[in-house]
Amino acid sequence: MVLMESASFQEGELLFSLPRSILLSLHTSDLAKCESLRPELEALEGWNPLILCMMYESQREKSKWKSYFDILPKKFSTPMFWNDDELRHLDGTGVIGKIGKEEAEKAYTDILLPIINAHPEVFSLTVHTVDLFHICGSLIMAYSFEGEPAASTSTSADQSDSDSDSDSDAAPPTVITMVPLADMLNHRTGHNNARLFYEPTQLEMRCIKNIARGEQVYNTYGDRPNADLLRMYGFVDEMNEYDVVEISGNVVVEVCCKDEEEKEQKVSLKRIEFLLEEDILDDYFVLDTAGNIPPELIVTAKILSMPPAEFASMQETQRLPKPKMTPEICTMLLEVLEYRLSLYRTSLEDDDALLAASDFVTINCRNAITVQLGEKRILHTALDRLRVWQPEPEPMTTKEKRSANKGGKDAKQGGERDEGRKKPRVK
Ligand SMILES: C[S@@+](CC[C@H](N)C(=O)[O-])C[C@H]1O[C@@H](n2cnc3c(N)ncnc32)[C@H](O)[C@@H]1O
Repeated sequence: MVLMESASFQEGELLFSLPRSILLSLHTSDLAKCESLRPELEALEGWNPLILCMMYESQREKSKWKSYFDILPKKFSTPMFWNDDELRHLDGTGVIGKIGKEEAEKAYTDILLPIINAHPEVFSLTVHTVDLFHICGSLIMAYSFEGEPAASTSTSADQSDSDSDSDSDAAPPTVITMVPLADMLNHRTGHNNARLFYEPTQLEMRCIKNIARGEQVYNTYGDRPNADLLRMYGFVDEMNEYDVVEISGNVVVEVCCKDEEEKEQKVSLKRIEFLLEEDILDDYFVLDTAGNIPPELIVTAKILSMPPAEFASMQETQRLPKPKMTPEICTMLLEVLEYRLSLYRTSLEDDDALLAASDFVTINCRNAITVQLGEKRILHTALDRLRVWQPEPEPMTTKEKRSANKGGKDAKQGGERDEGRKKPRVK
């Protein structure tokens, strides 16, 4: 939505309001009025009740939301719908392994299909199919809002948003709802300027920043990396300051324990168990765009590589090593990051070249390459930082300080303070 005719909008100004009667949720769908089905519908959890209501309403000629469903998309660009060729472009990224198509289909088969089967008065196996289930699930993912029905403020579903000063932390249980019209606003990372407010009789889309004439109105999904934007909503931001790269715990263990003999592998298993118990080793370690190494990753590398006696004493004292970089850990982490980089099929240069040849690349592949580029840039930043990393100089001893105060000759002779200290004192 772009403001064209109107003058600019001021922060707090109303863009549009919507009567509550147009909201589509478990509470408003006609499916909930079907007495025979109510107990099963009420027993469903998560998104399942709304998915079932949408599967029902979207296929009814008489549905109050027919014209709404007519204009909602039926095709999506999320990886859930990609072919194998397109999916290959996601190898190595944080998207692979989280698409969740099989899990979703299992929920359809195990939970919804028995209800669909049992109620031919409202459902048909040929209409309310797994494909329709995927369409409705995707619509909820990208178009729904999550709001507390009678509260004065709300945050949108996955559109709950740290761009706006969301107070969702303290919010009571929320209801997932389809909100026609409010869902036409697009996302742009870091540019949220509108938000949906729940009032007793209507919902109001208001500016949360001044918006100039010609500017786009955004209601965003929050500060998410491109891997999440692509996986959940099917698009990416060109440059995304919230990009991350995930390094799986398995990769770290694999690299740090690679030289171990079979006998020693039992030792590293003990350490892995310890790290998991202490909540240090996670499924993933996450690096941000600055390429900062998470302290937990340093501690993990230290524990995996420490001599057995040191490990035993650490377990006894329950004192974990400090997350302070050392030359040995720096070398190990360089190896971890280089190995992580090798998990992609292409290099950063290959990706740049592929994007430049844009005529040969589909939009899905472009999006996958953009995700890869964001992650690889972080890995290269972190690698560059590790390559130039130097241990901080040790603080001067009292003797050295005294000597430095006398004229600093001794300290200067050594060049680096560290070296100077090791040299015999010149008399
Ligand atoms: C809530 S809808 C926004 C309305 C959408 N423009 C429409 O007319 O249907 C969210 C969907 O819009 C698209 N979208 C939103 N922001 C986008 C962006 N910055 N770039 C590309 N597509 C975007 C994506 O397909 C996303 O799943």
